[in-house]
Amino acid sequence: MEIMNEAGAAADVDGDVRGGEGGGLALTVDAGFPEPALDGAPQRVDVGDREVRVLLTMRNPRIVLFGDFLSAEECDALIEAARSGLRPSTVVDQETGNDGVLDDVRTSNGMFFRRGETELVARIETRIARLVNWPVERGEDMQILHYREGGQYRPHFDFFPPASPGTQLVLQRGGQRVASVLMYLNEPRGGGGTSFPEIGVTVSPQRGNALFFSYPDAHRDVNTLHAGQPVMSGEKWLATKWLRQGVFT
Ligand SMILES: O=C(O)CCC(=O)C(=O)O
Ligand SMILES: [Fe+2]
Repeated sequence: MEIMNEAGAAADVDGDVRGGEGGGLALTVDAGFPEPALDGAPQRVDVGDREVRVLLTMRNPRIVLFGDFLSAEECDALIEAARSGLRPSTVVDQETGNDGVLDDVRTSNGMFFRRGETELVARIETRIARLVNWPVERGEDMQILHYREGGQYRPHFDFFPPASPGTQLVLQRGGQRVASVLMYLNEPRGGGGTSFPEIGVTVSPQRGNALFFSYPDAHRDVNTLHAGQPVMSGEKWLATKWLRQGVFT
């Protein structure tokens, strides 16, 4: 993949965690961050197998909404492939860094596809890599979420809280998260938008659209606080791809 090699070569330092002085851990921080190529304010971005539409861009925080990112068939196929693997969603414990912790901050069912697990997952991962110029290897496994009526994901940040003791552990698998790509796989009849309460923005969950937002400086960022608003009617299916500073292992 040309673009991935380019991005990988441009960023020759991976976000690996090394033992630092005093037994602490120092993170090698990559200078670059994921960003779509939107110079010239194009209406569409060619991602190789598809033309993705640019629906909205925001500078700070960096948010870009894309249309036609997934076809209806791809959305349906992802949902069907995920259905049998769904389990109650968990969060990362900020004290210990353990994932798999149940919490009512997230009332949804979810599952993960390993990177490249199916041809479809691999195709979508490649598309994301081209769209936001970030190598596939720096993406986490793909999460599929299913919210029933009333289901929600309360306001949170996607990056790991810099000061929390548990963060050191999760950083060992590719460094800090630097961006998120949320893909809407269906349309709830009501509710279920993705809101950014600090900036008063809500994104309507429309099938096939993809919401990109980045947070290159987790220490300062407050504006990417976001939530999956309660589904008021119907159900909601979402695929999430979190991107790391370095190679996710
Ligand atoms: O359901 C949503 O719209 C938000 C999901 C989310 O924040 C996440 O998966 O990190
Ligand atoms: Fe999130």
